[in-house]
Amino acid sequence: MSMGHFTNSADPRSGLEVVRDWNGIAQVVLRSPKGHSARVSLHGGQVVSWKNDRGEELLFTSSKAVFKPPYAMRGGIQMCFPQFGNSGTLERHGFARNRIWIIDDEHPPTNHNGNGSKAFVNLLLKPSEDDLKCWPHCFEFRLRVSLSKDGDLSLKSRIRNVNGKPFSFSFAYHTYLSVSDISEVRIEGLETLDYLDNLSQRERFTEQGDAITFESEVDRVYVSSPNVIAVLDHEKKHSFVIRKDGLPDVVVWNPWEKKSKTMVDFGDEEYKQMLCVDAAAVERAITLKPGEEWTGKLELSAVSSTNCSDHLDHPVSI
Ligand SMILES: O=P(O)(O)OC[C@H]1O[C@@H](O)[C@H](O)[C@@H](O)[C@@H]1O
Repeated sequence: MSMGHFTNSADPRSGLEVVRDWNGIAQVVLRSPKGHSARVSLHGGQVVSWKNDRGEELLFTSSKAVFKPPYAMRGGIQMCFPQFGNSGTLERHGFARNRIWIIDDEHPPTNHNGNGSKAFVNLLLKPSEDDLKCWPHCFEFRLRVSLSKDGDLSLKSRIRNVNGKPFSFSFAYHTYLSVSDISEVRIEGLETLDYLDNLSQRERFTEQGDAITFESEVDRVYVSSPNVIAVLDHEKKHSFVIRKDGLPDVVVWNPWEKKSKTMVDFGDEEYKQMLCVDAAAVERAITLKPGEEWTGKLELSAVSSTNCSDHLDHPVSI
């Protein structure tokens, strides 16, 4: 699907490769020396693409995604802050994903310098006057998106309270993984955990199965989960290893057929090709006192399915 880029240039200040979408909004391109790439939009600080060294897209983007501010397009990795879902008074999943971020000049971005270091970009979001009217808390949200020389993608968020009073927020890296067929995919690392079921008024259940598999709509918050989980995809040659830090919960979502038909920005049958696995802090809000900073990190690797066990602290059955 075309993303409608119409220019491709180097940003004069940073030397970073920048493309512009249909709306003229900049997207920073990160590249590894081995041919992996990622693209980060200033709209929402959203990672809109992550490709392996064969040029295959690893994140899902709906064929009916709407690329029109102020709303986040359906796909990639969205930044949900300061609210996840409809749990508060703000717009769904908070406003950060719908705002224009800036490149953080204090911490200049770099691309690969040829000696194998990471390519990264630093973004910054501060509340506008309008944001302060609906959420009266001054913050600085710094996001570093990095691509390692082996193609691992990492997102590090630092949120600082620059307010005179404490504030609380929830958070998620709302991550649309591209999968071959949702019915053939399973998640390892969440078994035996408690989850809140968003499809049953957040009732609490305990996961019983050996691994999580999919045969109908799923919308769950797995609470206090381990920091490494794996999404195994039999048909694709790779699986995903998800590492998180500072984020206790994992949200798992697939709308399945009926729900996806009600979503205008979702293609027919496309629910089969996506799975959202979000590293999140949802069950309990994070509270920051004045001057305090919170850090939350997500790291994604696409690994050969047979090597998946090497990345977990327990063996996985392929
Ligand atoms: O349509 P949105 O606002 O992008 O949200 C998509 C989904 O995001 C998931 O993370 C939520 O758990 C679901 O409840 C929600 O439907």
